[in-house]
Amino acid sequence: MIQQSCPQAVRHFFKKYSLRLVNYFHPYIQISIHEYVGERLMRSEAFIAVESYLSKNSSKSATRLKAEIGNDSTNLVLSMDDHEKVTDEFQGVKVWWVLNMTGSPTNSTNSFPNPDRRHYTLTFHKSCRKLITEAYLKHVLGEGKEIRVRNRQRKLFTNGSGGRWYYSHTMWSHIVFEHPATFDTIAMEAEKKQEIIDDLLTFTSSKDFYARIGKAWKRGYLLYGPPGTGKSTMIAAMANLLNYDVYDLELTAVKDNTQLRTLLIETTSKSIIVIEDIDCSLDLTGQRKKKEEKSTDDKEKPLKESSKKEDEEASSKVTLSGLLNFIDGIWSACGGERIIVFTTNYVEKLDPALIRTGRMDKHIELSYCSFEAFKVLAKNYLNLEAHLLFDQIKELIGDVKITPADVAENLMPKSPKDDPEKLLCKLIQTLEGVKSAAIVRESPEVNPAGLTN
Ligand SMILES: Nc1ncnc2c1ncn2[C@@H]1O[C@H](COP(=O)(O)OP(=O)(O)OP(=O)(O)O)[C@@H](O)[C@H]1O
Ligand SMILES: [Mg+2]
Repeated sequence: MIQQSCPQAVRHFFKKYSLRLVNYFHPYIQISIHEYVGERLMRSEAFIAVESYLSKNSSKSATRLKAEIGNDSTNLVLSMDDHEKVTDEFQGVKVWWVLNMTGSPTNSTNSFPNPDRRHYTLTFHKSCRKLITEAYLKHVLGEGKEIRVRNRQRKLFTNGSGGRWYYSHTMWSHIVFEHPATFDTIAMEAEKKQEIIDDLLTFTSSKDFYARIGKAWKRGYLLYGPPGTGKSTMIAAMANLLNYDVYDLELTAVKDNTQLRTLLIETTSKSIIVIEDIDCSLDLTGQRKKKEEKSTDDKEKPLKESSKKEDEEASSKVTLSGLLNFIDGIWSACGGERIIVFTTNYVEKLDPALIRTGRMDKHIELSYCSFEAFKVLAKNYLNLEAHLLFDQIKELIGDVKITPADVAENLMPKSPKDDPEKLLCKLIQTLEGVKSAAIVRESPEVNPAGLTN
């Protein structure tokens, strides 16, 4: 035992002092930033920020560059290639960045990418230690994050694609988010629209405020209203306004509360997490979902019934308490600014705990088309701000329940002969049809019990 430990101690001694000797003659310090960190092998935020930061410099000084498609799909963003070296200068001090590769691109035991293979090495002189480790690195991270937001293509993530996460090290899969909806195209009363825009913009600029009051920097919106009133469209408009990614969370595809938490941790800052039709996704008493309880007009019912057997085997074990934890549990504060949006057609079915202020901070009702909302659609679809037929439409639209989706459909040209006047007449016809149908339904002769639909 003693015999064995002796050479080891000698080796240790030599290693220690030879390192000190090298350090003495090599007056440079190196810092490594690895691409993948953590158990779930997520890409390191620091690596991504450095990558973006260096993309600015490397296009000028590096000789081997990599090109990736930029945010509007028309430009290429350049960054340094593997093993390339880039020089940077900060307050008159020179530093060197190298992108290194360690190991082979793929793991030898399987065909998945070897996650630990790339890292940046920053080299600088010992005498500038304080400046580089404090001010320079802060500057690199800050500027890198900004460049990334400017250049990135926004993404639409989903968790509904089955076992793909196994290959990609993440439970989300994504495509490029390219929805054209904006607040200008949303048909809604101008005042209400402005209130929502102000609310969103105030949220994004309130980092310090949230920090001061000790609250996680996130905000919940509940969008409710009948089908076709613009709930999904508004989510796209929100994402476009704020330049955020969208995570479309399919709750029924989440196995249990633990998986839900993993999904949450894997979302990035500046994102909107969406749970559509929340009343259909979860049994709101906190139990597992019971399909028999759904009403006959439930739009999801046929689908659920057809896959009932399958569902019973693989149904989600996410509970109400798991979801509440997802929204405002201790984990929800990880990762910076986030918006959570729920949509529902039946707000009255939701558990009050789920939508109380603090979880769903702002409740937005999207309702049937008003005259003011119609005017937005007329401007967008027909480029009309006024017309003789508007008065007639104003009178009719106040009396009927028609969704903006139905109004929009009427204003959509279907042939080259469909001029604005013709389309307005068609809309008037539809409105009259809806009005007389409602009168028939409500008339006591047809409906003697006075039942309403
Ligand atoms: N308020 C609106 N402003 C502009 N367009 C609208 C509006 N509401 C609906 N639309 C149009 O109708 C279509 C359907 O709207 P959307 O999918 O946003 O409705 P929804 O409220 O999400 O419905 P559901 O409850 O069935 O999911 C959209 O493609 C959009 O063009
Ligand atoms: Mg929708």
